[in-house]
Amino acid sequence: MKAFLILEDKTVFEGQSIGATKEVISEIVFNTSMTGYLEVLTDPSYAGQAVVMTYPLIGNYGICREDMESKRAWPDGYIVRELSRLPSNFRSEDSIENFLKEQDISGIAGIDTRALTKILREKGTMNGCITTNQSYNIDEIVEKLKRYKAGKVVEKVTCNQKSVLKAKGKKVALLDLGAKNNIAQSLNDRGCEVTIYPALTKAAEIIKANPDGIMLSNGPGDPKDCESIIQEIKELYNSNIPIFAICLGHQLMALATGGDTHKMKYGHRGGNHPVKDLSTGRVYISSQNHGYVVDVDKMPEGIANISFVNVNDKTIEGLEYLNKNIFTVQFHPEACPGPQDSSFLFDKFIKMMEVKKDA
Ligand SMILES: NC(=O)CC[C@H](N)C(=O)O
Repeated sequence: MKAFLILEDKTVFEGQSIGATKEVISEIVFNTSMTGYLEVLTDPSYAGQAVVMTYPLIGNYGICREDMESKRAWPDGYIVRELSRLPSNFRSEDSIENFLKEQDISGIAGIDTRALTKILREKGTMNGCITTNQSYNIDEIVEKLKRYKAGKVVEKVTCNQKSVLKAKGKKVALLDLGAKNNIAQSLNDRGCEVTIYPALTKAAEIIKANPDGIMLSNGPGDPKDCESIIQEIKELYNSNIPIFAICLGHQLMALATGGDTHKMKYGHRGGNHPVKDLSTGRVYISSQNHGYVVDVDKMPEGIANISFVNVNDKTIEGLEYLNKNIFTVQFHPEACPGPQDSSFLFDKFIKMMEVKKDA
C-alpha cells in the first residue's frame, strides 16, 4: 500500500506503508545509529516523535525481544529507506514488519531518507504526517502540522507503580521519567539494589526511604513541560543524597538550579557523538538522543562546572555540581544502542555513594 510523508514545509515523500496504517502527526527526528533499531524503537524518550533511521537497511537481524529498552515501542511513526524482509540472526524471534504492526506503529519505507535528513538538518526539526490516504489535502495537513505539539509526555511513559531490582549493594532510587532498562540494569549489574519510582513521586517519599543515591533518568518531551517534577528535584538537590542524572534528568537538574534549556536545531540522535571530558581532555564516543540542551551561558554562577562538551557543536554534555555529590550528563552512559565508552560513570556514582557513606 502507498504511504506519504508530508512535512510542515510542504515537501512530500511517497513510499510504501509499513506497520500500522493509521494516519499520524508527529515531530520528525533523525537517528544515525547503524544498528540498535529495536533499542531506539523501545526508548521511551521517542514518545511524541516519529523517527527517521538514516542507515539504509533496517531490520536485517530481526527482533530480539531481550534487547528491548522498555516494555513497548514508543515513537508515533517510523521512517526507513529499506525494511529487511529476510531477517537473519539466531536470536531473532520476529520480523520488524510484524513488530511494527503488533506495536501499532505507522511507518513508511522506500523513501530517500538521506534527502529527508538533509532537509531536517538544514531547516531544523519540523512536524510531519504519515498517511495512506491518497486524496489528502496538503493545506489542511500543513495547517494541522503547524499547530501540533506533543505536550506532556513523561506522564505517559513512566511506570505506574514502584518496583525493586534486588541486590545486596548500595540502595539507589531511580526516578523513572521514561527510563531505558539499561540504566537500572547497569546499576543492578554493579550490585546496587534499584528501587524504581514513578515520575510524579514526591521528593519527600524518596528521601524518607533513605537511599544511598538517586538516579534521574532519560525521558521524552520538552524539559520545561515538567514543572512539578522540577519542584521535587529542587528538594532532592537540597537533600545531600548523591545524585547522578542522565539526559532529561540532567536538563531537569539544570532547570531546578536556576539554569535554562532551549530546543536545538535538529538535536543529537545516534551512536557516534564525540564528547570531551574537560578534566582530562579525553574524548569518548557516546550514544545520544536529545532535542533540547542546557544553555551554556545561563547556568547561574557558582552552581556547577561544565564537565563534558560536545566536540562537534560545543554544546554542554555534562555538569558537575559544586559542593554537592551531584553530576549529570546529556549523553547515555547506559548505551543501548551505541558505544559503552562512558559506562565508567556508573562506577563513579557508586564510588560517590561509598565515600558519602564513610564521611
Ligand atoms: N533522551 C532524553 O532523555 C531526551 C531528553 C529530552 N526529551 C530531549 O529531547 O532533549
